[in-house]
Amino acid sequence: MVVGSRGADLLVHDRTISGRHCLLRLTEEGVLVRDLGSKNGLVVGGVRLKEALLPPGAQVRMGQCVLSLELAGTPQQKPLWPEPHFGAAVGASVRMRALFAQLHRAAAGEETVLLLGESGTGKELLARAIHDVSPRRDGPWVVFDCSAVAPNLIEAELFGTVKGAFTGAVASREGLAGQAHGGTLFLDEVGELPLELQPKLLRMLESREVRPLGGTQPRKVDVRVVAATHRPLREQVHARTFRQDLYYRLAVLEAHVPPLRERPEDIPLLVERLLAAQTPPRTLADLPPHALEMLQAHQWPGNVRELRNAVTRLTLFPSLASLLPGAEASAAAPAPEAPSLTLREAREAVIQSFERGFIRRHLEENGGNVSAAARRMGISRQLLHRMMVEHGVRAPGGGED
Ligand SMILES: Nc1ncnc2c1ncn2[C@@H]1O[C@H](COP(=O)(O)OP(=O)(O)OP(=O)(O)O)[C@@H](O)[C@H]1O
Repeated sequence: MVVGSRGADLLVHDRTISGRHCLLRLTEEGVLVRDLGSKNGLVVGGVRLKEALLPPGAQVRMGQCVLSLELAGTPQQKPLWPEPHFGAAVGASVRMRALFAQLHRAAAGEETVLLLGESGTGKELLARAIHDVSPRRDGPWVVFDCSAVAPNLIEAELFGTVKGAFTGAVASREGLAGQAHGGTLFLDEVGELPLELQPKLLRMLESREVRPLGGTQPRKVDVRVVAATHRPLREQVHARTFRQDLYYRLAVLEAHVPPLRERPEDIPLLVERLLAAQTPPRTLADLPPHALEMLQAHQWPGNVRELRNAVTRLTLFPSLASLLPGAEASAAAPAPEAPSLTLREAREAVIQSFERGFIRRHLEENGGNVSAAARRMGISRQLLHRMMVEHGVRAPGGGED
């Protein structure tokens, strides 16, 4: 829930409260409160904080107002998934097992599922798991990443084209929605879908029909849609960059994938799984002493994807220093103590290390401005943002997102 003086879920009419002042989220450990870049900030116990986990009864000062947190209602019991895995996703924490149970229930139906969570938390993996246990599991699984295709090509990609729709359209082409007929269409980064295309997706969800580009006749499609985004979609609705009607159509079942820093107890199992997937497979015993503690202490802004990269680095450059932020420079080439690497592993290590250095240098040269750095690198801001998350690189000075 967003608290603020304009366009917020909880409106507080006070001139010391910013339009969108802070976010409150109920978690197992308490209420998470996060400053959304407000002018007067959040003060808890006399200390100004960006983010805090507060127990019931705690008080937060926002400008001249004091917010008291009290939990109401009777506690509800959430069913937990009996296993520490769901499809290819692993997780032993209560949060993940509650999520697995929720997604398993959702999989049985036909409703659209919206997965929300930071980049790298496993949204695509979970979407795939939904498909794999759903009655549509024998049908196609089709992925469309709304952030990876130029906005002017999305419509053709998704809904197809008819012959002669534009110069060069020499034959009709099936869109991804049509290819997913009988199965599941996963719309990744749905928050990036341009406003002008949103009514077309809404139409598809409501009427189960698509109209190919240049065509006049709608075609029936039988697809189940699972969508995901790392954007706070409700805030985009308030900011009018995402249509409210489409949001409600997508969020028939909404699930939050928690960031890895809120479930460090999942790390040992994840590391075990990531090590076992390497060639040759490795085990926790192959890690240097104390590596697991260090991995559990890290905040993981890039979530499981960043953890995966760190585990790869650790096995290629088996020194604890390779886990520390900024370790990439010393890992530019396979270290002498590295086990003998295959060409693929060595090449991957060098590319990863090069990418991290390249991104850092451009961000520094552009004073932490992500858009300017992306322009200089010749890539989209969204792609740079995703690469930063993947490599756990933050813009110096905070930068703009
Ligand atoms: N619970 C998990 N168990 C095992 N592997 C995981 C888990 N969560 C994420 N991963 C791995 O982490 C990587 C990132 O996951 P995924 O692509 O599903 O994240 P995402 O949330 O969809 O990211 P993005 O928002 O950037 O698209 C993948 O390699 C995936 O296999």
